[in-house]
Amino acid sequence: MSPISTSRNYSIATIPADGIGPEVISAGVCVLEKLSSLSGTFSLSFHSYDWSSETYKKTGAYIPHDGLDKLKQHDAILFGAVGAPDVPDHISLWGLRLSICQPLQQYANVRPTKIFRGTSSPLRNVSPGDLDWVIIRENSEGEYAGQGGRSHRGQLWETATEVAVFTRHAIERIMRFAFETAKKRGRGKGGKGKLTVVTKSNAQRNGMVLWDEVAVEVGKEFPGVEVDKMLVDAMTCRMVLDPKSIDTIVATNLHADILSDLAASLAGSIGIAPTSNLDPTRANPSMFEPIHGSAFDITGKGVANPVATFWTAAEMLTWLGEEEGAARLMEAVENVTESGVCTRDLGGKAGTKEVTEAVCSELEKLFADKEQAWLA
Ligand SMILES: NC(=O)C1=CN([C@@H]2O[C@H](COP(=O)(O)OP(=O)(O)OC[C@H]3O[C@@H](n4cnc5c(N)ncnc54)[C@H](O)[C@@H]3O)[C@@H](O)[C@H]2O)C=CC1
Ligand SMILES: CC(=O)C(=O)O
Ligand SMILES: [K+]
Ligand SMILES: [Mn+2]
Repeated sequence: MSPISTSRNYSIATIPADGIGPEVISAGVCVLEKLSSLSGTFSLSFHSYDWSSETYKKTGAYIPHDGLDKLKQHDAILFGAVGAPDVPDHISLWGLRLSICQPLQQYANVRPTKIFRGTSSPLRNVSPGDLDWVIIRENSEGEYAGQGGRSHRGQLWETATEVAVFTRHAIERIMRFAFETAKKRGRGKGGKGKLTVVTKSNAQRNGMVLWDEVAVEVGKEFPGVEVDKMLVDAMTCRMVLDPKSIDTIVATNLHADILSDLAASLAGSIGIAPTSNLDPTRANPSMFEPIHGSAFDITGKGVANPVATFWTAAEMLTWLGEEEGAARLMEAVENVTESGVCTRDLGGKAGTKEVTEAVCSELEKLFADKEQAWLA
């Protein structure tokens, strides 16, 4: 059966940026193009923006003055990673990633993790299915609010502050999003969802106490969702020692940034986990990126794991309403990991290119099987 006419087209901005970003984004675009052409039910137009640390070094800016307006014209943004050895990390991160997330109010950062078929967790006696979490990271304030300063430079009394900002408005909206996510996943007692609220409300006695209070208030709108509360230090122990007891987690910008890298590694590698930076109001396009950074140590070697970007691409499709395509892509990726074609971070020998080609052939197989089923 040849593909029928395409009815849905999505405009995707790609920002590969730095380090392994361009390698994994080109792999991601490759599988997305394969998937859309095989499906024949939707299509994607990609527009690439060359905003990177190289651009910054040449022009003094990561994003041109009209850059955000351009981004707003797309349905979604696919982002690689930003950070270069010769630019301070705080300049690059604030110059590009945070300069998009903050003004576009992508306040919900969603980070699922699971163990793929054919791969293993570094934890003892933990198999696929035993670790299947989603971390909801507050993505607009907390320790990344941009408040603080530095004075008396070079003096013995030099002082610097990084002020963690927590507002009722932002806590409420992320809590509501987290409860909704937990409810939709439907784990926990009676299939009504399970949410762990993570804070540090013993030492951090203002903002984190407000979090706990707002969690209780918002929780009343979600009767039946099982809620528990953990301090972030103890949460790291639970993630390692009792992964089965966890489903959805909500935490601050900083805490969830750290917990989610740990989560990815407990599932096998930082090279597999995705991130969605969502504006749940859909007033602005959302941005999708692998969880990892620009990985200077492996840049240009052809060994970067593209799986995090493939899962990211699937999350983007789901957000756009293409759930079926997203499910196909994930099935193809897992069939490939199961067949043992993996990059070295997962214990395999394949390069970025081989994994990408394997996923493309697997997609072809899946669609051919579907056609057979239709004809039968
Ligand atoms: N959202 C973003 O754009 C992010 C940017 N960064 C930036 O990236 C730069 C490097 O940061 P790091 O702390 O080293 O974190 P990183 O995530 O870039 O690398 C940590 C380790 O994981 C490995 N790794 C990462 N992705 C991999 C993949 N796909 N396949 C195989 N191995 C992979 C790296 O080789 C490295 O050993 C810094 O400039 C940092 O600010 C870091 C995290 C997120
Ligand atoms: C910057 C960073 O580490 C993150 O967004 O995950
Ligand atoms: K990234
Ligand atoms: Mn991070």
